[in-house]
Amino acid sequence: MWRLREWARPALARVALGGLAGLGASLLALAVPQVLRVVVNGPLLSGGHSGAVVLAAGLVAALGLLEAFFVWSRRALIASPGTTVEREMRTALFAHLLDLPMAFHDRWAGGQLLSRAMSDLSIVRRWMVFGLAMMVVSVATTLVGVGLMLATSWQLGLVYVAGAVPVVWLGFRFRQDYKVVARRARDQAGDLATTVEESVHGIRVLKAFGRGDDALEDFAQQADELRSTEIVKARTLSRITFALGALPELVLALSLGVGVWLASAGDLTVGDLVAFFATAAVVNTPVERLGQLLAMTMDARTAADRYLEVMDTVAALTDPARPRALPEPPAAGTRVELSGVHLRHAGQGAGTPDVLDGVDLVLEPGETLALVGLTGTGKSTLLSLIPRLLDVTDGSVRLDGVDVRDVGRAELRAAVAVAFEDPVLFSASVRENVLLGTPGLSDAEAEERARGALEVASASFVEDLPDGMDTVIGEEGLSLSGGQRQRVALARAIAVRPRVLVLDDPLSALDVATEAVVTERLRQTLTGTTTLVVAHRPSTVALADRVAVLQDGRITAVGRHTDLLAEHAHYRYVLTAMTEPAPDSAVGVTR
Ligand SMILES: Nc1ncnc2c1ncn2[C@@H]1O[C@H](COP(=O)(O)OP(=O)(O)OP(=O)(O)O)[C@@H](O)[C@H]1O
Repeated sequence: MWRLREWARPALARVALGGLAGLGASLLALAVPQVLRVVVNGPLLSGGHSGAVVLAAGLVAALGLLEAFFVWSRRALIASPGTTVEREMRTALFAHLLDLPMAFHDRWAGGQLLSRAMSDLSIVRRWMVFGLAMMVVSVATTLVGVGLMLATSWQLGLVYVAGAVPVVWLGFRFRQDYKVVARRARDQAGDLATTVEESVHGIRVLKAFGRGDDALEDFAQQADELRSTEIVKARTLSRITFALGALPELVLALSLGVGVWLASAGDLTVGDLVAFFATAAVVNTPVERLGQLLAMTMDARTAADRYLEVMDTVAALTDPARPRALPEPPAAGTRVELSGVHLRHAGQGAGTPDVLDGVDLVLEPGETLALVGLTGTGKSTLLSLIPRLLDVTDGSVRLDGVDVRDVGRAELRAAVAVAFEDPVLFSASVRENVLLGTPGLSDAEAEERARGALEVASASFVEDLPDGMDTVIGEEGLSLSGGQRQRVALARAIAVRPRVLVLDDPLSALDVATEAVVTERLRQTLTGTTTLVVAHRPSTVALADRVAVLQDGRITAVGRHTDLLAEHAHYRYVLTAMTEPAPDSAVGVTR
């Protein structure tokens, strides 16, 4: 938890001041018994000067008021920096999540990340605002109080200190038990969030297959497991709370016996006895609170562990130490060159060959190259290498002679735009979605850029939306059809005016006639843009100047569609395997 100081630094001064205020309040509470001691030993036992008693009562009241002021100051000082730290940590986590490679997001469930970003950080904040300061104050109050008790009567003090031995042992045991169950509870909460997230996301599938009841049953079972863990947690806490509540009382009872005996033997004044018990009453509160504070600290520690697990994941895909700039875009377009490219996914089974097993491919400046291959051969994987969503495990990908790993990611991704088959649109207006990759444009430029891109993508349906380009789409807005979403996503890639356009079968949801229109417009607009497009149906191949065949992790043929059709058996086989077969009609389309 010491590592949290990295984010807590701006708040440390106020947290420390708040802790001091808390400490001040506790010390004032401890001063009251000392006043009592003086009053009892002095005016009360010596026949009573009422003026002195009134003075002492006034002093106790003043101490009480001052204590209340310190308690208020503690809360006022710590509340706001706690939320600042929470915001800093949350923003740092989000920034890190955006930076982490795709392989990380393939491995981690959304709900686990969500619960870390939301509830884990709230737990850390609550600890920082309350738990940390109270822990320090409680320990300090106990130490000072026990010191005062020992000073008042060393014999009674020793009896009290002997009671600390089982408390320490219990605290240690509690820490061990609670740590395990606290972690289990947080992980189960993350799993539950994942189930909610996946079910809401896949609600159509669940409904279509009539699996709502099963989903509910699974959810209820998970919720029940979490509840059981929370109950174990509460039981563990209640055991120590009971012990920490009962033990000091037992010790006090014992001290009372010893105290009365000492007083009757004349070894202790009544004033000292009163002061001792009044101090013990003050000290008992932090001791009783210790269980809650330990639990809070363990919860915060678990939350911090879970947070740091993500923050400690190193983003393997980073910017080079000294990024190279891409050369000015040649008039004819950018040359893309993949040489000896190997790629192995982190999750791939041992003994399996690399998904890409020595790919050599050149996209000439300004050309459109279609990539075909049987399903699962690695076409999407190959595409991901150009904007560096993945890094090659061997070989290189070069744009105009510069290795993509030597270019800053921001520059690279401004040069390479991607449209995926499964387009993700954000809860924002059509305009904002289309302009996602083009920040910093003036209003007029942005308007022109968005309209132009939507036109090329044949997305005229946008004009008919209730608010045109300002219509909010995505999860919180209007639902678009699959083909409409694909066209908005395509417009988003076009709006970037990239040097290289990478299209992962982005027109698959369109009918052939609309695809032909979009294809034709792309052809006219994309002069000078080098394009790599994954084709899953013969009509998409029509977009291309040349076709490359990916087979067993390598490019086995590159050429014009008609030539390949005549010469390459595997190409013919791939075309026939496509959902809309008829290689003959594909010839027609290409012509
Ligand atoms: N993150 C990953 N971890 C492990 N294996 C992966 C990962 N991503 C993809 N693969 C595997 O790599 C292979 C190639 O996948 P890829 O998506 O590139 O194929 P594709 O040719 O685009 O398929 P399709 O035509 O069906 O879209 C597949 O066998 C897939 O299971």
